[in-house]
Amino acid sequence: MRIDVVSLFPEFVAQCAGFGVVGRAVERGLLSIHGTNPRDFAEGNYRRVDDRPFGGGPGMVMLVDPLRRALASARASGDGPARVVYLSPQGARLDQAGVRRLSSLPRLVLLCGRYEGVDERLVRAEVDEEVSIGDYVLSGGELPAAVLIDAIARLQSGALNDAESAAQDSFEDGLLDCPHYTRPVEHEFGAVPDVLLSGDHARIARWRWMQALGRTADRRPDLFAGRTLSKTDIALLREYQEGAVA
Ligand SMILES: Nc1nonc1C(=O)NCC1CCCCC1
Repeated sequence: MRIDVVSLFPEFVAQCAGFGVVGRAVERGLLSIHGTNPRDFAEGNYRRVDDRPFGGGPGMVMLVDPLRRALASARASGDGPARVVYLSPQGARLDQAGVRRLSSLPRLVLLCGRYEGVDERLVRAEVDEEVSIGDYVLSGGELPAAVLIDAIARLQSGALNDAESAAQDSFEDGLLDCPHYTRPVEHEFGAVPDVLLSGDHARIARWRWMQALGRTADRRPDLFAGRTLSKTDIALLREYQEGAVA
């Protein structure tokens, strides 16, 4: 998968490609990440990429044409069509299903805004979808782009080792993750649940699923919307809520 990032700070996003799962996906040729700077496509002595907003108000707005030319250059740098995603608080909220959908595409171009935003005419003419990573305002789209790249990289086949893919699975089913423990067994902060020391894999899997259901019910009941719980799920949830000791 090829991802082009259009950003005034392309080196920022490139840095994220150098570590961990993303870095490994790039090393393994599962993912390539390329930066394009709209300033390289700006005209005039000052190579302007922004200007004052019509209608007044604070801040600056990114100009259409440098972005348009940068997007055209990014598209032309790879093979085949590319979906253009603009990271902004006005976008559809990103979730794992959305990450799965975007990770299945051969190419993406991520548009990272700065200042007060991008001239709406560019958004309407060039952007296929706006995506938000959450209801808060950052200084630019680069961190959201890095978040999306990380989530996409994890879904590239071959990017994760067994342990990491297990962690991925725990979120893939749309529930919150179960709690995790490691050495020591006894600690002043508490002990490891006996079930995890039992060696009984079926019992451990049952406990972990119960914990995922229970924590989701406690912390993010909204994740159950549109989901039909099986009779087993309902029984496990009741067991969790009755404070069952594993
Ligand atoms: N939240 C977000 N989710 O995705 N992007 C977000 C963001 O806060 N982006 C910064 C803004 C800053 C002004 C220009 C447009 C991007």
